[in-house]
Amino acid sequence: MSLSKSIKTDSSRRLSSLKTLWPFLRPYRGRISLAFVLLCLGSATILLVPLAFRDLIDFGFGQRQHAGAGLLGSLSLNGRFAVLFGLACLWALAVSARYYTVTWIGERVTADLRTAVYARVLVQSPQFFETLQTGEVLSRLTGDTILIQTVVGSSVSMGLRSLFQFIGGMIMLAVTSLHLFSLNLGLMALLTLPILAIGRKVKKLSRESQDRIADASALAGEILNAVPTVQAYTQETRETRRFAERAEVSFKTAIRRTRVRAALTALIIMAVMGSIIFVLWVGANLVHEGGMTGGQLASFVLYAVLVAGGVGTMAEVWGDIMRAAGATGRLLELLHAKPAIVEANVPEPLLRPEKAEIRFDHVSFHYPSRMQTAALADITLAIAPGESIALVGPSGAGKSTLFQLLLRFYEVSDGTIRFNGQDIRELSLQELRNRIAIVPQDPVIFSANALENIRYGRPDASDEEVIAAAKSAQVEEFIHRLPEGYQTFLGERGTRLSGGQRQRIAIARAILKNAPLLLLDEATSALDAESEILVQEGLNTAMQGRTTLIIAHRLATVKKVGRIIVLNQGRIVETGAPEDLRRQSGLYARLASLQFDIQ
Ligand SMILES: Nc1ncnc2c1ncn2[C@@H]1O[C@H](COP(=O)(O)OP(=O)(O)OP(=O)(O)O)[C@@H](O)[C@H]1O
Repeated sequence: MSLSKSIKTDSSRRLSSLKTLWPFLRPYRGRISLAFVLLCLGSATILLVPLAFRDLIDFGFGQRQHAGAGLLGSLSLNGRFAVLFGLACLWALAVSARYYTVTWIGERVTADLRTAVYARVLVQSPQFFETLQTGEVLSRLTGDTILIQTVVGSSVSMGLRSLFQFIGGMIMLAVTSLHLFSLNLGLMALLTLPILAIGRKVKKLSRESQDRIADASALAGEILNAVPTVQAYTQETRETRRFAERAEVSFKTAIRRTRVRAALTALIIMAVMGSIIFVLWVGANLVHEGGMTGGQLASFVLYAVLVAGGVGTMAEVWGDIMRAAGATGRLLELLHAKPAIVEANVPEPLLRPEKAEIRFDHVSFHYPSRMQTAALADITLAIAPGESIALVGPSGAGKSTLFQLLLRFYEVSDGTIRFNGQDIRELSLQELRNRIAIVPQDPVIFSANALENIRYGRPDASDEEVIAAAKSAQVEEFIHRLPEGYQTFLGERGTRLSGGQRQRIAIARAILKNAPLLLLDEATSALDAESEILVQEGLNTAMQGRTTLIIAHRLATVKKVGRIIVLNQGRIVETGAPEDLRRQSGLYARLASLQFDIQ
């Protein structure tokens, strides 16, 4: 009892998530109504066909003395065939128009839904992607939306058509012969129970089989991304065996499902054919005794076939609808995900936007996934407009975290960060981030050509501006060696470039953005000594008149900055000019002597 109740609430809860699709359907109300009208027209036509057949048999080439009776009145044999053909044409037109309209709605709604979910995902902060893998987002955007498309773009209309066919067919069966109808109903009830039980088993096995296939694909996905490592460790045979094992399990599960399904098919065919033959047998006897006409029996059988077809389709559609309800639930989770960073209701405009003066006032921060340890603790730091400072310190000291907070990817746990004196929480995210250009540790290259990759820094920049930025970042040096110069396609994630070349593209992008605050996160770490000197020249030009924060492990690269901030375990431990810090016997002096004395 409680089990059936919980199943019911579960499915009704899942079904109710379908309601939330309505905002996406609403704009297309007109087309939905049109599809419904076409659906009714098609169903009505198909229900008329058995009647036309009845008349054809009874009055067309049956007893001629009855000519003038029946649905089609006094039509000649040819006339009756013409009407039948007309019905067929009407049906065909209604079906094709409905198919087009409904598929259109399905495709449209899916495209809208995908775009809405994508837009929502793009505004989420990095924290969101720590818990949800991008692969999962992609599968929701593709797999789940396809399920919804199937339901909106075909299943619902198929289901409704079958429902009409079922109800109309049942009524017509009862009208045609109450006696045969009751016999048929009893038989159907008797056979439905075992079929339902086996159907449930098939469903369970299907799900299991899907899961096993997903297991195998997950393994393949991981390994295909790591082919060079697999080959370097000569693990091809082992990996093939691991995949083969999973493929074998999925094969066995699929075969188990197929066996049950084969048995189910046999049972259904026997049940359907058995009842038709049984009804025909009883009906033939009735015709023989004069209880009904041959035409009536023929139309009865046709209606029975319509009803049976309707039931079959409805069962299938129900499965689709339940799956789509699950998919909608998962998509809505994404659609309603609240960004962890909330913008101010009425953001303040940034004062003096051409300058960048930064202040950290007692800033502390814990990553949400690691609340017990502070990534930054009580950071107080003032950076004047146009000043260049370097952040140094051991790995994990919190240097990159400082950049993340400046970009407001995360919210400070305590304290305030000010940009030109304004709390960054009072500014709009767009305004803030528009004023910051960053060269990250591991630069991202998009699958486009070199020109477009640099232009990402400022999409409205002219070709000349892009090329000027490229020159400053020493991109020119290697770009002319690429087969098509600036037009060379750089491959997905820039796989066709070396690490140093990728960094130079990212530097050019940041130079092009022309923002008052420049953040360099080990921007030249992947360059050889010669290129580094060249790029440094470009960066020096870019840093002119800009506030610049540089994270550097190689202290030689930041010898010329005005001030060095030494971080250790989330705290500022030393501050000062490089030469002053070397004279003190602190962390910087230790790091410097390790690096410089070795060189
Ligand atoms: N997303 C995250 N979730 C939880 N902890 C994090 C996250 N990112 C970084 N940390 C932790 O925060 C601390 C500071 O990391 P951060 O990346 O700022 O160090 P860093 O000084 O830039 O190091 P490196 O020089 O190696 O880049 C580290 O202990 C790190 O493990």
